[in-house]
Amino acid sequence: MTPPTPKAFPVSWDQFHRDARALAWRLAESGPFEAIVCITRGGLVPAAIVARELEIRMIESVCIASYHDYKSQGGLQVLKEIAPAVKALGDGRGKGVLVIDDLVDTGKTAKVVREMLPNAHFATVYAKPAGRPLVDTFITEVSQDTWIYFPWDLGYAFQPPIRDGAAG
Ligand SMILES: O=P(O)(O)OC[C@H]1O[C@H](OP(=O)(O)OP(=O)(O)O)[C@H](O)[C@@H]1O
Ligand code: HPA
Ligand SMILES: [Mg+2]
Repeated sequence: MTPPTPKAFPVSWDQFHRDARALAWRLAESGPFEAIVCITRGGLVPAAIVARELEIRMIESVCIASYHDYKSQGGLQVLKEIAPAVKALGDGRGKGVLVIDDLVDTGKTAKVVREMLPNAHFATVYAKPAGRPLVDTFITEVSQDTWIYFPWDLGYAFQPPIRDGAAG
């Protein structure tokens, strides 16, 4: 994605908690799940909320970095693979495993993790159209030209009045 994206979708902690809880409600119908694999770092927060709601205590991470600079996607790097013990659960291809990330955008990250666990259930809180086919469950779709601002990346700041030409 080339900055700046025309549309901004800022998410507060409160809204994120509600959306992640809504995801847990939806996932409760698709389980049971033996383990969660969260895609760091963005997947850590929704994974904690979903794990609490579904009482899942086996939590693994797959560490992937792709957006090195603000809003620009570089080469995708797998920094840490899924532990063999978690990969071996179910049918050994992800059956009964829940993969969680904060969002799917182009779908590149999801594609790499799907190759690791093809039968896992893939869930994100937010989805953009290009990545949507790669997720089994999500809560809110935003357009491809929208940038989602997560609460852990935000701080309180003065907002110029809309009439002064503040960007939307
Ligand atoms: O669908 P894609 O186009 O692949 O983009 C989605 C991924 O990008 C972001 O992670 P990022 O690599 O920025 O790292 P982070 O989670 O550590 O912030 C986000 O958390 C997703 O994992
Ligand atoms: O819209 C986004 N917001 C935050 N991080 C992201 N990583 C890919 N797309 C996004
Ligand atoms: Mg991420």
